[in-house]
Amino acid sequence: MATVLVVGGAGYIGAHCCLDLAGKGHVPVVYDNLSSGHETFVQWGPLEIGDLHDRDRLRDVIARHRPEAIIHFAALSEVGVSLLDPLAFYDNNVGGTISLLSAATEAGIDKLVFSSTCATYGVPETSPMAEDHRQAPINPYGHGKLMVETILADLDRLRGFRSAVLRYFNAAGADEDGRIGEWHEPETHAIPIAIEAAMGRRAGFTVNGTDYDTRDGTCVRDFVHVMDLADAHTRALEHLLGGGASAAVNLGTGTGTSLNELLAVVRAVSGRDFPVSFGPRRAGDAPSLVADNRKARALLGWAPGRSLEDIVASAWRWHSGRNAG
Ligand SMILES: NC(=O)c1ccc[n+]([C@@H]2O[C@H](COP(=O)([O-])OP(=O)(O)OC[C@H]3O[C@@H](n4cnc5c(N)ncnc54)[C@H](O)[C@@H]3O)[C@@H](O)[C@H]2O)c1
Ligand SMILES: O=c1ccn([C@@H]2O[C@H](COP(=O)(O)OP(=O)(O)O[C@H]3O[C@H](CO)[C@H](O)[C@H](O)[C@H]3O)[C@@H](O)[C@H]2O)c(=O)[nH]1
Repeated sequence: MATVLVVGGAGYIGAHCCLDLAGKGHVPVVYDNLSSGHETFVQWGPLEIGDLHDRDRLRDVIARHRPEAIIHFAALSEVGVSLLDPLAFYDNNVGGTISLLSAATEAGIDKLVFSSTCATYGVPETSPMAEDHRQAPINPYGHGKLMVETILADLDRLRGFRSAVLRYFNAAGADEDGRIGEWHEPETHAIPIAIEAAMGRRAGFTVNGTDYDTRDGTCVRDFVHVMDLADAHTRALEHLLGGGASAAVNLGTGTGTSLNELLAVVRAVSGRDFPVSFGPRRAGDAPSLVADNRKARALLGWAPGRSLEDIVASAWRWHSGRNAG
């Protein structure tokens, strides 16, 4: 049982991870500036409000809670925005992470689980992609995440600082009990937008691009349930706590879903139809991102247990609850 500093733990994936950690006996201490996170999502341990760049505040929080390890989710995460304001992304995601790593190493913490992304691969040369796929990001968001991966590799080599780099594919879905879910403002992600369209809260869904070299011309993504992702984080933490070596692993299901296929599942699960229009490509989008997840299965004993239908059903439940509230 460990006390863990969960940086960015008031956000979507971080909060689901706290739920999983607490269920397995760990104590998640959330550190978050609430820039995109929600105070109401912090339900499984204390909340310390603070920014990645505030090294004094980080030192103080670490000294008081004495975490054994850190799980680091805090970042700006919209690919499209990273093309409009790259400096803000590098400042928060790279500069902020350097600040966090400095405070951690000063305090003697030498274990970290990091939220990386399939966006570090860029356009796939093979599909599915394994961890040794060439990393050539096509947007500043992916470049910044790869820079942090490089820093972590150097820290391992030069300082014995161990890390688990988790390259998520598309996180989706929600806590099955409906307590927390995907809540970004503004929302840009495909599944919550499709659900809001099915609920009649949006005029409809616009598919970004129909001329990709994929089976139906729309982008293909590997949607992985956020509670399966959360389980993988706890496993990665326990791997490091148990003396395991640094590793980078993909977290995805291994199954690609095109946007047209996704919309069909949303219609089937919700029992509702909604208007769909077809627009131009969104800048920075890779055509197809599908994980080869064999390494996560072998190293962490992880297996994503939930289907796309489970993802959509849990997301539907969360969005219905928000409506009721
Ligand atoms: N959502 C996905 O599909 C996906 C895919 C791949 C990788 N990721 C990565 O996973 C992580 C979590 O993503 P999410 O969807 O939960 O995003 P989110 O925006 O919901 O959560 C990010 C959290 O970090 C906090 N934060 C941001 N900057 C901070 C700072 N400077 N100081 C303190 N706190 C700060 C925010 O307030 C928020 O609570 C991110 O690093 C993201 O890049 C997400
Ligand atoms: O209204 C919409 C919303 C999205 N899409 C499309 O749906 C696909 C998935 O888009 P999301 O925004 O849901 O997810 P991304 O694949 O862009 O982003 C996810 O994967 C990225 C890596 O590429 C980052 O890691 C990011 O943090 C994470 O949310 C993309 O082709 C996007 O253009 C639409 O067609 N219409």
